[in-house]
Amino acid sequence: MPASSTPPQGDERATLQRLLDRGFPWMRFPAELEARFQQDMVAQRLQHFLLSGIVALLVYNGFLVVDYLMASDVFWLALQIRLFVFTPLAAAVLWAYWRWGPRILAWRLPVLVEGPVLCSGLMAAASLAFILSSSHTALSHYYHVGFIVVIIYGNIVQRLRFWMAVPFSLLVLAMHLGGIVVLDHMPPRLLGPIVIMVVATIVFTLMANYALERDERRHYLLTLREKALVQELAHTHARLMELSKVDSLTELANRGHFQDYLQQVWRRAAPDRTSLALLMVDVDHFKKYNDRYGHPAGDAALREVARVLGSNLRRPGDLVARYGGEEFVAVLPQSSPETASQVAERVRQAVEGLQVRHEGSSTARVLTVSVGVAHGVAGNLASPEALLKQADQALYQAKREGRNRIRLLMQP
Ligand SMILES: Nc1nc2c(ncn2[C@@H]2O[C@H](COP(=O)(O)OP(=O)(O)OP(=O)(O)O)[C@@H](O)[C@H]2O)c(=O)[nH]1
Repeated sequence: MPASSTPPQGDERATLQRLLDRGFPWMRFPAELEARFQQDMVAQRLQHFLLSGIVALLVYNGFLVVDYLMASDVFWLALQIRLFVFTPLAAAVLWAYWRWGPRILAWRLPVLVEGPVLCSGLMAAASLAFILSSSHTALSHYYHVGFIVVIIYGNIVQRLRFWMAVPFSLLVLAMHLGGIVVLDHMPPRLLGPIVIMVVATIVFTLMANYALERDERRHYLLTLREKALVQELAHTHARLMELSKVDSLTELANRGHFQDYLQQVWRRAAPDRTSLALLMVDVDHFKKYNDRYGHPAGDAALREVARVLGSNLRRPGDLVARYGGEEFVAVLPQSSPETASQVAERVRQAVEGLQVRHEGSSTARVLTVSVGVAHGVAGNLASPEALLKQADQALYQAKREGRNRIRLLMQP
């Protein structure tokens, strides 16, 4: 299947499975899928049409030998029809398709490929009917089996789509019968067997054509389903990767992801000795909050604090995470101590501004946070862990000095 086709989604996947389970006896998919199938196959069909067309043209002219042996009285007529009418026409069409194939494909109209196949088969049958109805040799009657070759060409070699192969076969049969009708001297004992042979060929080749197309369509469905499964797995994998980075309560990044990110920031900043800041944010007297208002209320309060942090640290490159329990952490790459302190103060005020009642707090009547700010230059400090330790010390200092405040510790 060509790479252009995009894997199916949702409902379409159910349609694929249904078609694979129940089949498609009428040799058609639902409209949208059918259009996509025809379009996806058009390049492959064009290539097949060109290769089979060249071989078929050689075989068609090879029948000059048969003309010579079985319809010798009209050999020159046959020669003219084959070499000067049919061949130049077919060769021109094949050349045009070979030359402008990509442009023809761009139109994405399957009829542009199926049409010439149908026409070439019908023209071959018409030329045969014409040659035979002009000949009066006794052997020309037997030559009517030549229609079998035309039917095989359309239904098996070119593998016309089934719903084109049926009218094609009927039209070739009509030409065959028409050719017989104009031959007033066809021996009756020959007529029946030849017609039966042609009809039997039509029936068998249509059965084979049906089976070939069914297998082609089934293969197409299986490929689409496989693509869909691969896409689904990739999507699930991406989703799991995302989830593995997120804290389920607050939907902020989790501690693991934060640590990976901090390492990355550090690696990028270290060669240029760029500065960065860390904020360590801890909810004040949170144990008492839980004790007084219950754990679910405590969870809701943590989500509110997380929201405040998320909305105050929006600069590209900033990352806020839940570090554990009621503790949050944020990294601010390329930040001065002043900026980091301003952000920390903004966060502190915003949490206080939420006015979440906290009767158990000895600091304020509402929920507050303490923030430790660490600032340093990547590369001067041994590791990002050293900066984290510094932020933790700053937080400890803020707590010790009465909570609901920020403290900054700079790299010595
Ligand atoms: N509701 C809720 N509580 C949590 C969660 N994680 C940790 N806690 C609680 O947070 C509280 C933290 O208590 P402490 O470490 O003593 O700190 P604190 O009471 O905030 O006191 P200070 O930090 O000194 O102001 C503990 O009671 C934990 O049970 C959580 O996910 N949800």
